[in-house]
Amino acid sequence: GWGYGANNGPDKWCDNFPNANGPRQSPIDIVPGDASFDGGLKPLKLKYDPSTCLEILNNGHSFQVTFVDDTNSSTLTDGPISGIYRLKQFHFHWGASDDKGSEHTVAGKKYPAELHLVHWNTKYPSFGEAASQPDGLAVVGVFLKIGDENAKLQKVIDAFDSIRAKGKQTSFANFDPATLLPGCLDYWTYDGSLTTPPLLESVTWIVCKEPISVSSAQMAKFRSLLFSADGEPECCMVDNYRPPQALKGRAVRASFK
Ligand SMILES: NS(=O)(=O)c1cccc(NC(=O)NCCCCO)c1
Ligand SMILES: [Zn+2]
Repeated sequence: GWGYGANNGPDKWCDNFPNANGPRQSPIDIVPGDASFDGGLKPLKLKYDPSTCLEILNNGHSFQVTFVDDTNSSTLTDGPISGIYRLKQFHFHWGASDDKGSEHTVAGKKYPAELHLVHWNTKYPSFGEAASQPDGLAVVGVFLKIGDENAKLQKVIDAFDSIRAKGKQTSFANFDPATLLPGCLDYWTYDGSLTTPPLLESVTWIVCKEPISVSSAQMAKFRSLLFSADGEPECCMVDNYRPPQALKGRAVRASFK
């Protein structure tokens, strides 16, 4: 199956996933000077209920924290979107070293990691249905930069021993994903795609300008996770990011001046 190695990585995805060369692929390099301020963009409205937090799992590509999404308890509204989008999961992408790891870049700058909060449009019956629609998903991206230890993130990191290998999962309750958001919610937004196969072109991307902090020691813990399952040769989960894709004429709008 697809992955991030030399033989199954991003440069090979087009062999099985034709979307890879589509007109609205993600991630992209965000060039602040080329983004146009849009005064019509609303502030992001994120309403998260920690009691909807369900479990944390290693899916062999990243780890994700999944939420109960059968009610509008945890939602994203306003911002560049219309209607109500429900939180399904959040996950991260990171590098083998602190000089790379994010999927989006900012004028060529790579951050050590990037958080994705994945929401689906409730005009569709489920995440799966929404994921195949051009306005089906909205993903909030948050960059991580090396600095002080992030105490909120540590709660997620403390669960890593239980999900070290592919396919492992464990219950994870009462976590508030809002604690992972930066203080300022200024953002860039553009029409894009899933950054992993099947690379569906269904994502309204909302990338926060302000990063959150993570310590180098905490990043080292991310790199202790494995792409491999129990019983397989151990393969460290690192460099699970897709590089920036062609803009193909798309506009990137800024919610801030
Ligand atoms: N990385 S991302 O564009 O935020 C994103 C968000 C939601 C789903 C996905 N990708 C997938 O679900 N791919 C299907 C298989 C993934 C491993 O289970 C990527
Ligand atoms: Zn992602």
